[in-house]
Amino acid sequence: MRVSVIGGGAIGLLVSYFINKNGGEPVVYTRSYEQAEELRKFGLTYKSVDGSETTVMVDAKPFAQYSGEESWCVIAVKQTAMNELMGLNKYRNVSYLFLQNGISHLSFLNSLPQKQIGIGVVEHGAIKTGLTTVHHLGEGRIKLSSYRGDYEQRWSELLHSSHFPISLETEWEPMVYEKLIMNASINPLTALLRITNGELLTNIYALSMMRELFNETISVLNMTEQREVLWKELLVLCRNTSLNRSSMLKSVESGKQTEIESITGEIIKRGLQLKIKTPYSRFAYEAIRALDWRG
Ligand SMILES: NC(=O)C1=CN([C@@H]2O[C@H](COP(=O)(O)OP(=O)(O)OC[C@H]3O[C@@H](n4cnc5c(N)ncnc54)[C@H](OP(=O)(O)O)[C@@H]3O)[C@@H](O)[C@H]2O)C=CC1
Ligand SMILES: CC(C)(CO)C(=O)C(=O)O
Repeated sequence: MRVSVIGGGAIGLLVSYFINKNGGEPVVYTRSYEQAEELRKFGLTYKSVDGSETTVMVDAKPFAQYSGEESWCVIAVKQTAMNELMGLNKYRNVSYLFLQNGISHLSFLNSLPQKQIGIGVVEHGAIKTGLTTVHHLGEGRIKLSSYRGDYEQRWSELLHSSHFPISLETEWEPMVYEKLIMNASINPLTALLRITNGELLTNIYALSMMRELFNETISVLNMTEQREVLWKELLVLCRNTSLNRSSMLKSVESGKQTEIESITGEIIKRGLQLKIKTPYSRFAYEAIRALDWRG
């Protein structure tokens, strides 16, 4: 079955590789004509965590040619590119699956007319190296749920394999907000201090700042009752992805716009609405915006 993947970045290429491994036919929609041409010509190269490389042939087209042909479509662009996808509302019969960090895309999902919309959170680490290669840096899982409709099982069949597990969640909200807590605590700090996720645990000053960001985030999300459980989960995530450079750190290093607005920006907005002070989040937000502006 042909499955489209919009966005030929780290996650888009990773997902495309595993769709291919599962017997599906990914069609990667890229921003540039050049990337689509290279993918068609040379195939997609997957570098595993242990460094071994496999190349598979994939179809690829520039997003300008996207016409909703495939009934299943994974959206793997960053939050910062979401406004370029407004035209998806025309393709009413396509089942879309969104895989972004942060929560700014939720209002877009709500505005879409499709009956089947999936939402997922990615716990893998991956980086695109060159136009056609993805390096799988940390094996995790994708948690997946239905935002609307009930196609989550079908998505799992299309994507799941032993090195790419899909875990189905009955409710999307706790899944998305728990991931938001993790990203709001980890991403800005790793990007500002230029450290790996693991170093957040070994550097006592970084760990103490992460605790402050975490406390502010759970307060504005009204999740303080789960403080101990979520804090433990955060520490486990840092440990499991200890060698990862977070997606925000990678954006800062490559001079790309970060997703700070969709992560910490959303926490600050809610804090203002609820009159909860968020000084650490505000500092992290402004410092990352300063780097975004410079990039
Ligand atoms: N990488 C990781 O380890 C993790 C990523 N995530 C999340 O996954 C999401 C995707 O991240 P990631 O893959 O790392 O990001 P990347 O920047 O690597 O990939 C995004 C891709 O989308 C492409 N793109 C942007 N606009 C369009 C468009 N209009 N049409 C087609 N393609 C477009 C970009 O193209 P171009 O480069 O040419 O502009 C880029 O290749 C993010 O929300 C991120 O937070 C979550 C957990 C881990
Ligand atoms: C899970 C984590 C923190 C992995 O680095 C991530 O989501 C990211 O880098 O954006």
